[in-house]
Amino acid sequence: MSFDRSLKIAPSILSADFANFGQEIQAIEAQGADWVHVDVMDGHFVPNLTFGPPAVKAFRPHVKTFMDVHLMIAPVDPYIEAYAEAGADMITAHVEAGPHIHRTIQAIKATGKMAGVSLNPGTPLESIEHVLDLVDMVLIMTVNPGFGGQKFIHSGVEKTRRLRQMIGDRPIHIQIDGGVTTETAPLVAKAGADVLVAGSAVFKGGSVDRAEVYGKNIRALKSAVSAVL
Ligand SMILES: O=C(CO)[C@@H](O)[C@H](O)COP(=O)(O)O
Repeated sequence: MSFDRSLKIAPSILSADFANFGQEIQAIEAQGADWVHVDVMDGHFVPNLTFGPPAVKAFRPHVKTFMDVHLMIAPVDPYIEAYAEAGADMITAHVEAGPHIHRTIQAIKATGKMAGVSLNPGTPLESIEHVLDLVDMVLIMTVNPGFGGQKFIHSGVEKTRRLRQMIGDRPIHIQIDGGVTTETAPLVAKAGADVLVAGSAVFKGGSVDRAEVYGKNIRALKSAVSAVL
């Protein structure tokens, strides 16, 4: 399969209706979501708790596109197989989550899944220089991880630009996560990102006619980006 460099919107289901995940996933996919982003938090690496492998397994049958599982947990290695078996298409681990990111990426690859590496806002790009050839995606956090609805940290734009240069022609996705809105999405897309995670910006305003509102929100993000590319 050829590498897809086009813009992809990956709604974070952390902002979805927790009583209706199946319907929420079906709604965002029907309304133009390209990937489904699942935020896994452990109450240790980040100050919040979310989805264990059984929850991810329950999401799986509803996801028809691509399920991208972002592990904000430490230690991470003991849980990789469980999230792979639960049905993740890509597993992303944080470079800050342990001393052996190279081993962690090898462990993800050994499951047959795609591998991503993530950096918190305060972590320099140099920390992933020597694993770039092993990964399918780099996730640049533009908020401190743990919660949806936070304000975008603007240093992520220059970081994205520099990462795009570091990557060159290699088939590696650049994903941005945190505070993505119609104002910030064009900045990171122009800097070289191709996968934008959006929680609040997709799920906001969806109490009545939820699916329609999600569709409007996804289209607004896509058109904000296409206006600058
Ligand atoms: O990983 C995280 C937070 O740690 C994100 O995926 C957020 O869930 C994105 O939410 P918004 O900033 O788009 O509301």
